[in-house]
Order: sequence, then C-alpha cells, then structure tokens
Amino acid sequence: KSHLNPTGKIMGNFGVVIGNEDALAKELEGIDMWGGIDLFKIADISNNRPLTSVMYTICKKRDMFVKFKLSPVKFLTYMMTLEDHYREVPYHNSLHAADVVQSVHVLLSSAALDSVFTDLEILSALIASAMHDVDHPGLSNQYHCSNSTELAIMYNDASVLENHHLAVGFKLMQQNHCDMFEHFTQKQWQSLRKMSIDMVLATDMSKHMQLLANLKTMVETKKVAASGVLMLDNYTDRIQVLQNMVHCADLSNSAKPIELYKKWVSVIIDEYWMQGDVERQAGLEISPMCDRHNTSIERSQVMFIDFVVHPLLETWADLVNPYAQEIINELSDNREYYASLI
Ligand SMILES: COc1ccccc1COc1cc(C2=NN(C3CCCCCC3)C(=O)C2(C)C)ccc1OC
Ligand SMILES: [Zn+2]
Repeated sequence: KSHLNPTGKIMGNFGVVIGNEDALAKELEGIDMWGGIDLFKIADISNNRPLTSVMYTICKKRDMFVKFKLSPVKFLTYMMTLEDHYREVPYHNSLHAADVVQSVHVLLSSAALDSVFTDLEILSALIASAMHDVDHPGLSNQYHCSNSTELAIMYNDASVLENHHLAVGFKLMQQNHCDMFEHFTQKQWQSLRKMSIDMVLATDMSKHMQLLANLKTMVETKKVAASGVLMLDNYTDRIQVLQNMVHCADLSNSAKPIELYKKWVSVIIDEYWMQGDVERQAGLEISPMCDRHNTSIERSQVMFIDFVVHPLLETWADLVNPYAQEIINELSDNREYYASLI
C-alpha cells in the first residue's frame, strides 16, 4: 500500500502518491452522485487507497481543512494508517469503508437536509463512516459470541465488533503525526467523539429494528420548515437521523447501479462462505446463509432486500421525501433482477 513518498511530502490532489492522477481525477468526478463512482476501479488506480483518496477528496470539497484547521499531512497520515488497519477480507475491507463514506456524503447532500447539520456533525459522520469497520476479521458478531473469542470476552458479547472498530479507530489518532484534531477545543473533541461512537455502535445489525422504529416515529412526527428542510431541535433526534444515515449507507449495496451491486454480492458471499467454512471445520453450527453448499445467492438477496434493506430505505425516503426516489427505484430494479434469477 502506498505511504508517504521518500521526501515525506504528500503528493497529488487526492492525498495518495500515484502516477496516473488524471485517471483518478476522472474516476472521482462522480463523487457527489449516488453510485457515481466505481470504488473497485478507484482501488486499482489509487494504489489500493480507495478510503484515503475518497475521504480526502470529500473533506477537501467540504472545506473541512480550513473550517477545522486540519493539517492535511496529519489528516492523510491518519487516513493511511486507518486504511492500513482494514484487513484484506473479501467484503469488510477499506473499499467498503470508502463506499459508506461516499454514500453518507451523498445522503448528507439531500436537499431536505440542507444546512440542517453543523460542520462538526458532518465531519463526525464522515469520520465514523471511515472507521466504522476497521480491523474487521471477516467473522460476524454471532461467530465471536458463540465461540467466546478474545474480542467477545473483551466486550462482554455487546456489539463486539463495533466496539472494536471504535477502539482501533480512535486509538490510531494517538499515533505519531495522526493527531489531526490537535486544534479542537475540548468541547469539539468530546462532541465529535460522542457522535462518532453513537453512529458506529448503531451499525450493529442487532440494533436494526430499534433504529428503524425510531426512524418511523420520526417520519410520523417530522417537523418540516417552510423551505422543506427537516427541523431537528434536540440531540436525540439529530443523532437518530445521523445513525440511520450511516446505517442506510452501510446497507446501500443493493440500491446502487447493478454492475456495482453484483460486485458487492460476490465479495459478501465470499466472506460469509469463508466464515461458514471456518465454522464447518471447527464442527460448529454454520451461521445463516453462510453454508456454501446450500445458500441460494439470489434468494438471500431478495430476502435481504424485502426484509431489511427496502423497509429501511423506504422509511429514509419518506423522511427526506421526495429526494431519495432514485435510490428506491434503483433498489426495486435490482430486486427484480435477482428475483427473476430464482
Ligand atoms: C442475510 O443476508 C445475507 C447473508 C449472506 C450473504 C448475503 C446476504 C444478503 O446480502 C448482503 C448482506 C449483508 C449483510 N448481512 N448482514 C447480516 C447477515 C446475518 C443475518 C442477518 C443479519 C444481517 C450484515 O451484517 C451485512 C450488512 C454485512 C451485506 C451485503 C449484502 O449483499 C450485498
Ligand atoms: Zn459496514
């Protein structure tokens, strides 16, 4: 993976040292659009630095370096270190983190959320997305809890992976030249830390039903200003929208252009079937959908869309109505694609 170049100088406009900057520039042109970038291509042309290049480009566009006096060198040193701590597992690698960062960036830009969130809330959502699966071992919470692994013991079976991602993500900020929030006031630091923790913990799928229920309630009671933007006047409401936003981004594969979606399907299946193999070898009960010998890929996609993804994205679309209709349409088309293959 590319690091700082010998002179220690950060090269290029995307924070990574590469030869073909204009190819990367071209690929990143669609960064403000849903499904507008192909992260698999970006990984190739950025020396396998999709997370660093996507996060740097978005923070640059959102003027975060000026707004928060962030040192670009420290920011990039942290992002490269964070990216280095994503493992080379099929799905939960830095490509997925970059995808969630970019998806959150687009969801934040929804007209219904125009100037609803502060710069600190936006930065927290991007940082939370960047670190939300760091050092993921490619084995699920259920696997860790069923086998009382070291991590499960460490976190008492409670959101084991999510607690680990946060601990690693924040620990790395204490490394040399990674203290990019050095100019933060104590208040800013505490606020960013609390919001990031609340958002990453909410990516635990066991919290899905509770999160969705909160979002539904918010839709039913939502207050919208004359301009059409959401009115969120307390921390509970604000963090619930941010938590659901990151959760939607985390589950957004099936709402992206079919060619990208099909790539995500092939890598999640690889990861789950690998876990199934580990469980089979160890004589353990194989987790749902993880048995390569009897999982219908098409059926698991249709079921996941019908029972998990569509209910969530449909409720999100109601919240920011009518600004997520394209996402719902894409999801429905993709659902029909897999349903027709069963
Ligand atoms: C239950 O669905 C599946 C099983 C095995 C292969 C594929 C699927 C469907 O396709 C996807 C699933 C996920 C996830 N599923 N889950 C869990 C899995 C355990 C059971 C129930 C809770 C949900 C996750 O935490 C994530 C978000 C990683 C992510 C991308 C997918 O497709 C691109
Ligand atoms: Zn994730």
